Amino acid sequence: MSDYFKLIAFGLIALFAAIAANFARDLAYLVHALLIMFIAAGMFVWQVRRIDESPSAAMLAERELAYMDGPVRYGVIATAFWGVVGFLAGTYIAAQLAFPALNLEWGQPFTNFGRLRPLHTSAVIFAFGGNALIATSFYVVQRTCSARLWGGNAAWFVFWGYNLFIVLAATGYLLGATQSREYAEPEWYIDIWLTIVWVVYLAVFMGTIIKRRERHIYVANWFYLAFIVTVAMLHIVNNLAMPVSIFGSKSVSLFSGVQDAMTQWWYGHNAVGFFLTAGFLGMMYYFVPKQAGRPVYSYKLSIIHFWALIFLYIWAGPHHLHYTALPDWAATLGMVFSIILWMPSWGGMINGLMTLQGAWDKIRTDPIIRMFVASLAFYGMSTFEGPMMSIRAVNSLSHYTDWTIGHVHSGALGWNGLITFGAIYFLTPKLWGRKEMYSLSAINAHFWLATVGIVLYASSMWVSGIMEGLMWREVDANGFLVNSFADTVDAKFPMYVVRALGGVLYVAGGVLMVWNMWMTIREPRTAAATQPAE
Ligand code: HEM
Ligand code: HEM
Ligand SMILES: [Cu+2]
Repeated sequence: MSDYFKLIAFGLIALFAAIAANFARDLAYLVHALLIMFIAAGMFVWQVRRIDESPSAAMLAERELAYMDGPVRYGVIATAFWGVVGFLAGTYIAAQLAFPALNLEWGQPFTNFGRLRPLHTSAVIFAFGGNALIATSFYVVQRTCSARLWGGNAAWFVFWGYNLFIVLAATGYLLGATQSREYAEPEWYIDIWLTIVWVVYLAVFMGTIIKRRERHIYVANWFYLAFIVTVAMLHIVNNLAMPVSIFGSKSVSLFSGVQDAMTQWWYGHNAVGFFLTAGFLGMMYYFVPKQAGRPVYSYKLSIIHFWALIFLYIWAGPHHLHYTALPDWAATLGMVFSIILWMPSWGGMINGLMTLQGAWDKIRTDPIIRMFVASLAFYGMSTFEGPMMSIRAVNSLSHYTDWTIGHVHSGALGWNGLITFGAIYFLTPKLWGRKEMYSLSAINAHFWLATVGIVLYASSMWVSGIMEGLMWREVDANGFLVNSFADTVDAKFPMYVVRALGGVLYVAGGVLMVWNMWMTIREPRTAAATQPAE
């Protein structure tokens, strides 16, 4: 019965997409309508071929006993794939800033910095980070709840639906469709699609927790759940908009002026807080103790810093709007909450690091542990730097400069990147029934390539950021500005080259990881390690 329902749905979607393509008012909309039409038509054919082939009740009952790792395996591969794509895009735009000729005259408008930059940010945050979070959350929630993912094939829908969202977003940017809200650039129909996917994600995750066979809900799941619920709220409110036409990609935000700016940075800051922090802390709370073979240092600390973190993050957004039309009291509020935020952030770092108590020697012998430790160190560093930058006086120097870019990437490359690489190296052998990764020395080399890459990136941006901040404010005895804007751009050239070099090292590490994964998965199954038991 449900097979026929699906057939009707795919047929209708293909039909409506064809109509939408016919009336399309702009290129991005047209390409997306055709893409959806072909995908729905393909799904229709696929569904016709397997109609009435539903598995028997006995097969279903047997399946219910095992963990569902298919979407996790696909998710791990997607993470690595999008990671390399996003790092390449980052390295390319870094090179563009040093050598503007790389905007490529013949490739306009598709290859300019303005279109490739959101491609980079979305590829690394949502495609690389998002796939990592979805895959690890599905893995972790099953193990810590002793239950199979809830909702049958819904987890597959989440994986494919989310990756379709990414393809729509990325192609949209290249074709010029954007609503110009940072980290929320996709236009209205893509936002609606993501909302549907995200609600199903929440249902799968919650459903699994509800049917759990462990009494306690392990702390990693708290963080994942906070991430899923809060991102749903942020996404919906920040994207409230009215399409200009149902057959076009353009939409107009429901907010305007300073309210619009505040909504955007309430979203933007909490994308950092809940996507890049809470979700990744969920990862930390499972994989660090597992790899170290030690229990979490303090369960009490994890509960205290969880509630403090989610309560404080939500208020800190105004630190992105110092010295703007935003009322002073609101900016002060954001600043105060940002400074207090330092404590629960370091609570998480300390809990992660101290989990290694009694196993510190592993830093020397186990490159995966080393990645986790370095990741936590960068987390600690960027969450010290952030509160400092939120202080008005500091922000008056750092704002608009490369200092912000350096801060972003010590968090992104150091914390998010390294912890994800560690999790991938942990999961790959387990998911494909291998004893361990193909090459341990390749993991070691990856660690050093990534770490040196980050150091080059962050230090060059500190130098260039503070330099340009100081140059902008330099005045002569008569109170006239000493430097023109072009002078500062010129002075930053060497630092931009160093940053791009850091990017090259970081990408090289990513490629090495993909090779290592490939060799591990390809390797014939060893007798000792059969199906992943745990
Ligand atoms: C090979 C590694 C990478 C390189 C070379 C790189 C390079 C860049 C460059 C050149 C920009 C534009 C800066 C500007 O407008 O002045 C940028 C922006 C950004 N990147 Fe990356 N990136 C890399 C990896 C990552 C990763 C892994 C993440 C996140 C997980 C990330 C997140 C961001 C964000 C959020 C921005 C916007 C920053 C802002 O507007 O303040 N990047 N990146
Ligand atoms: C206690 C924690 C943190 C605080 C209080 C904080 C504070 C800040 C401040 C004050 C800015 C500069 C705003 C401006 O001048 O425009 C900023 C920018 C940024 N931070 Fe943080 N930060 C924290 C942690 C992190 C972490 C861990 C990450 C990444 C994983 C991160 C990612 C970003 C990004 C992407 C931006 C740039 C936003 C943009 O302008 O596009 N932050 N943060
Ligand atoms: Cu912020």
